Amino acid sequence: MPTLDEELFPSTPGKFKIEQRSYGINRQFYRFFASTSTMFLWALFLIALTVSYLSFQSFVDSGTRYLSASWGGLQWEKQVRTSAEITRSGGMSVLVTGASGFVGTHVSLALKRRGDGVVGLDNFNNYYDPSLKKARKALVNRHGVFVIEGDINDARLLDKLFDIVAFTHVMHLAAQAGVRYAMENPHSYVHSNIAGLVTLLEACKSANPQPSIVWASSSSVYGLNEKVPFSELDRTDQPASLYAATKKAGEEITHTYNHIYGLSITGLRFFTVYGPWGRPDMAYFSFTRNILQGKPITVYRGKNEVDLARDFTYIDDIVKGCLGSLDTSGKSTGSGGKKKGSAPYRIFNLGNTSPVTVPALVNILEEHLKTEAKKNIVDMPGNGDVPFTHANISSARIEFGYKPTTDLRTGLKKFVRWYLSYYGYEHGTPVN
Ligand SMILES: O=C(O)[C@H]1O[C@H](OP(=O)(O)OP(=O)(O)OC[C@H]2O[C@@H](n3ccc(=O)[nH]c3=O)[C@H](O)[C@@H]2O)[C@H](O)[C@@H](O)[C@H]1O
Repeated sequence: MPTLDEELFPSTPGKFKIEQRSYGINRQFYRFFASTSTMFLWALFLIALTVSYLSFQSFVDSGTRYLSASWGGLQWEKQVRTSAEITRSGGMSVLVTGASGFVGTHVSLALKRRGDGVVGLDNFNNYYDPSLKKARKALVNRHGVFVIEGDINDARLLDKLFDIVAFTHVMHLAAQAGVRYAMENPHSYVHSNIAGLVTLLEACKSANPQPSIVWASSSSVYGLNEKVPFSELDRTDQPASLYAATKKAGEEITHTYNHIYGLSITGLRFFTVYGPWGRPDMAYFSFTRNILQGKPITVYRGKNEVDLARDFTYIDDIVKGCLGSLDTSGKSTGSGGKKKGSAPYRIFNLGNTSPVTVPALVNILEEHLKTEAKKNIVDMPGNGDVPFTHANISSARIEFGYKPTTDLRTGLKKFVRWYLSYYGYEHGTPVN
């Protein structure tokens, strides 16, 4: 008597034939029946095999996802909750994306210091030295801010975070930064500044309660605008780089989420932010490194030999602008993905209002470092740079009292002091 397995999945057609013979069926009918049944059983066998393969694959997939995730578990959830705890009356709980970036680090520390709850999120990508990002993470961690290693494109992670904490605010600073790098790696800008932004907004729109969102746009949206100083009402439809185009797209995308879902949104156009714990890809940082190492620096020059200029803005002023924006952001009105009424949609320039030329920046660094730079002066390549930036900040001043107080000389002095200490220099010579 065959077992059920043997009946459904005969190991060889011969075996099947032998069993059929014992029933004494007509030979022709038997042949027809045998071949049809065999085909049927083989088909069954193949279907079963495919189904088991697919279930195994999905098991492996979910297993891999689970294993590779660096988040989850009771202990992890406890860390998230503790980090989000508010310790002042009327405080907020803020999810800070890009929390181990330059601005994210400073904003996280400032929020925590005044008693707000802060949970950080950062993907620690290698656009620039990830060890600097890890050092920033350790810094905020010492002050009670837990930074999760994860990407804003990870919708499951974002949903989980909103399940654990009813964030009142999101400070969205995660982005692919850098104007000129967009020619080298265009897709990283789409990944973070467009796709990641939409994934984050989707999570925010579905959260209950919906948080208010403040996020980093950029002075680069003014592109080829020639009207100075740049006002929020000026045209921003002539971006000069893909970076600028993705930030401009972010402004349009956030507007639709405000309009459809009642999310409160504030976009901040940062003007060339600099300071301690800054970004090594930026000019002031890489110039400092090269000057100290005796290497040449390349100084770009605009059309007709006109010097390039930037409205360099010190990090502490930017932090005040970020906190002021969070404090005045107003509430989102929707819940569970449904709009209940209109919510604020705002855009502000956060600049310094006094542009400085790039050669003047180099002179200040030379003075602070007591070393002369080896300068290569070259015409600005057509790689997305704009000739100058200059912010009109009256909207931010009126709305939340934004008033930058640090000039470039003072700010660079603080940056140089930090740089020498962080990289182990003493009087211009590395300690080790
Ligand atoms: O406000 C912004 O929204 C942006 O600010 C910053 O962009 P930029 O203003 O271009 O700053 P940065 O690279 O420091 O170049 C400064 C000046 O040095 C010149 N420059 C640069 C490099 C070099 O080797 N030589 C040189 O002359 C260069 O031509 C320029 O004139 C952020 O990087 C960007 O992420 C975004 O936040």
